[in-house]
Amino acid sequence: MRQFLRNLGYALEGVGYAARTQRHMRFHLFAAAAVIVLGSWLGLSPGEWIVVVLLIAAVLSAELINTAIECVVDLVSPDYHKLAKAAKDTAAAAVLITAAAAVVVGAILFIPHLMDKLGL
Ligand SMILES: Nc1ncnc2c1ncn2[C@@H]1O[C@H](COP(=O)(O)OP(=O)(O)OP(=O)(O)O)[C@@H](O)[C@H]1O
Repeated sequence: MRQFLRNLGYALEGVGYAARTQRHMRFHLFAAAAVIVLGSWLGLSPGEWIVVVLLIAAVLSAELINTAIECVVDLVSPDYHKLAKAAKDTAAAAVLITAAAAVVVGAILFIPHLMDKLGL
């Protein structure tokens, strides 16, 4: 149990590090909070909440892995190297693809609810 709590603490330190140092992570956290508030207001179904939670987890995880890769690249290759560039660019692409998918799926889920709510 103590080991589990220690590991949880390290994981939370990782989230804190990413939130402190990565502007994109702060944006993703803010967007996740906004989506949760909007979803509560719109009264999403349990199935829709499952999709929303999985998408939020996917985007935040992608950003955390991207941050980890940036840290390792900066540690081992502070000078320009084409492999360092490839590592950072592909990690950033993973975040981009995940976030783009979240926006598309979010629009498919939320737009009909919003139209209903606004009587359109
Ligand atoms: N050591 C390096 N060698 C080659 N290219 C690099 C290196 N470091 C960064 N780059 C290039 O610069 C881009 C931006 O890198 P940077 O480390 O500033 O990341 P970032 O995506 O802007 O994240 P952050 O917001 O944390 O600065 C990378 O995607 C990569 O193309």
